[in-house]
Amino acid sequence: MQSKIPVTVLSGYLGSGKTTILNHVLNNRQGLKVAVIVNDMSEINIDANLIGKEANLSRTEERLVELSNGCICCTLREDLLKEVERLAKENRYDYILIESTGISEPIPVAQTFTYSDEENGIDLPSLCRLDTMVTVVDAHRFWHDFSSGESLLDRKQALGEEDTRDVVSLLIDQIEFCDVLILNKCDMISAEEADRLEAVLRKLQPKAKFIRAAHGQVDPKEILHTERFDFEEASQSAGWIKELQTEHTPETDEYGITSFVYRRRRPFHPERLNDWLYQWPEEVVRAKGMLWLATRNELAVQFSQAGPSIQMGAEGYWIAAMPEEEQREVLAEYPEIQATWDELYGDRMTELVIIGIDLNRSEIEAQLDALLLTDEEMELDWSRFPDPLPQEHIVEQEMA
Ligand SMILES: Nc1nc2c(ncn2[C@@H]2O[C@H](COP(=O)(O)OP(=O)(O)OP(=O)(O)O)[C@@H](O)[C@H]2O)c(=O)[nH]1
Repeated sequence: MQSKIPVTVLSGYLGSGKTTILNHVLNNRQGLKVAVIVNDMSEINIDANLIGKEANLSRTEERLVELSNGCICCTLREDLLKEVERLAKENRYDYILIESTGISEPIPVAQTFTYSDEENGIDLPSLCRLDTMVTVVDAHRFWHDFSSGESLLDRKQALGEEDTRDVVSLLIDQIEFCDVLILNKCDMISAEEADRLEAVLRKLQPKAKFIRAAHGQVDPKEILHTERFDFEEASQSAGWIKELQTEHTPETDEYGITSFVYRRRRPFHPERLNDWLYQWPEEVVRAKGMLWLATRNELAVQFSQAGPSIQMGAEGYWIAAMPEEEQREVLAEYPEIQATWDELYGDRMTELVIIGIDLNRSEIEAQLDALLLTDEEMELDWSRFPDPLPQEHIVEQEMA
């Protein structure tokens, strides 16, 4: 039986240089029989001469899929599944290289290769092996896109009216889930700017291998047969997760990039929190975690900020809000939760990772502390506090 065919996926925002890199890699593939799948609705500009007999070029279409939690997610699942299955079964190729569209999120793509699809009866994990997830970042445009505050709809790049994703959230999703990060177009910025950008991105993505490139010139060895991909590891690779999991060590970063975890066992006053979000400190690049809101004492609120974009949504019920029997079951299954269980409030707490440049930690902590309920407010009926924060489960909120 033939061994599983390795797959590399290239992600990266529109125009970051994916096609240029793909062409370069195909040009230098040294006899490797590569099947290329371009998941793109735009014109294909892969060099036709590079395809020839030894390779194959297929196209799949981007799809919008509504997930059960109401989140609109952009995925290439179904088409991709069928195409990869077909190519793998042909037994003619040594490698599959996929260029996903600039607006696709990498996690659903990686899931396509990690789990068999019962609905379609396709078992990709038995046919191929996801070798490397590559994210290409346009080093020249990064800060512009990061701070633009624009959505894909604003840029007419969305998949439909329901696709309300922000450009910056997409960039961050792509950066936080990859094995190799290519900082492309380094010819357009100074070495110092590249050093600083790389330092920030390394904080957001500490696990990936970083490669700097100009004109898409990347050694094929860096993205083919690296064997770097592991779904569990990639899911835990984001800088904010690492910060939560590890003991904090003081930074000695020459660019002033630091991070800390804000942990409190006292709920936020929703109105004060809402007001503060409009004065979000500019030096915070990324914040992510869970909030405890006084008016939503049952639900853990997920919080995610990147640049000017802030998103909040219900993560799920606090274990302490579940019926007693369910609580016992969950705690038996996850005994580690017991370790931080509070006698009065159970697992309720705020745990927020904050990553930024030249952060004034004590100042930010003092500002956040002032948003928590005071001793007097703790004694009142919390459900009666005004709560102007978005009520829907998943809300995207552009703050000023
Ligand atoms: N100066 C410079 N230009 C580059 C570099 N890489 C790509 N380009 C140019 O940037 C533009 C976009 O590059 P593509 O390779 O088409 O980018 P892409 O990510 O495939 O774009 P989409 O398919 O639209 O998502 C093209 O005009 C390239 O010639 C680079 O490293 N430096």
